[in-house]
Amino acid sequence: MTASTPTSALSIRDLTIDIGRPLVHGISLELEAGRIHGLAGESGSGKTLTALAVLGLLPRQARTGGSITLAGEELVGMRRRALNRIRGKRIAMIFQDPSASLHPQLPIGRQLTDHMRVHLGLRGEAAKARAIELLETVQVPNPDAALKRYPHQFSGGQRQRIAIACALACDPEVLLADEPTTALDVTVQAGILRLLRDLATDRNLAVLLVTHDLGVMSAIADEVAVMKNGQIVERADRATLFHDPQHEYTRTLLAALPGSKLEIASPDPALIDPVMSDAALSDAAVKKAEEEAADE
Ligand SMILES: Nc1ncnc2c1ncn2[C@@H]1O[C@H](COP(=O)(O)OP(=O)(O)OP(=O)(O)O)[C@@H](O)[C@H]1O
Repeated sequence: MTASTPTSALSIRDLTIDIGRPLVHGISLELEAGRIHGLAGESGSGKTLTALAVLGLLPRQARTGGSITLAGEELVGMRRRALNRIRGKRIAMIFQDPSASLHPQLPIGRQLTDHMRVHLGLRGEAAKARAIELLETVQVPNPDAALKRYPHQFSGGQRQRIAIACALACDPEVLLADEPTTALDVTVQAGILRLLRDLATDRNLAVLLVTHDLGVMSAIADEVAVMKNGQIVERADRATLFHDPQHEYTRTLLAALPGSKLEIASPDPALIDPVMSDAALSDAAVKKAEEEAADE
């Protein structure tokens, strides 16, 4: 067994998951602070199960083997109460559908401050000030007013930004992002990817980005592991994986992408046009786009 790298925030070693049958077969990943680690592979390859295992959120009948350590502390087999103190505080997760992390009937402000009260003991004006600061960080316009609004009053891209704000509420070391842009249209995707990139760098956050979309990986992942049938078949830094894939399965995934491999492999996130990000869209523009979409 190899020793963890000195900067390793989260270390997954020989992880196995069995839910009635073996589904993940001994995978290992090292997540480092400030870096985005992509976990790619087609549907059913075991990406989501891996992320859920980190949070101890697998179904009750699941059997998990191997080791997952957070700054050296073992999470596999940890008691539920101890895990609850880590979940949402030191390790947070966002999902494809931001509604999965947002309560539809509670204003945004309440959802943000609830996290802080439970995990940080922060209340009142201090919690509100931090909630506003978080909404500013994720670039939700008019944060003060946004605190009083409900999830359905925001566009899909803004809802995902709010879900990210909730995830950041307790300043986690690790962020698990499971298909965070899959449900969003391309221009909105770009803004969310840029935000994740900035958060990883600015907050020294270790990000596990789970997606089947290698186009998304090529925009922001520092390194990529490719999963197939519960195993990692290839891992490499972004440029190497996209320019010189070694495994046949990776080549097949790349060949399935629209456009040429080299175009997609551009390593410069600045190529994402900031003007097209959802943060740059005014409230009115978002509303108009939503009305048009509703009319379709
Ligand atoms: N609760 C469960 N019980 C039994 N099998 C499950 C359960 N959850 C997932 N699986 C199976 O585990 C395998 C891996 O699922 P997983 O959700 O991790 O795939 P994935 O790579 O994330 O794909 P997707 O993007 O479609 O979610 C699949 O074959 C799936 O059917």
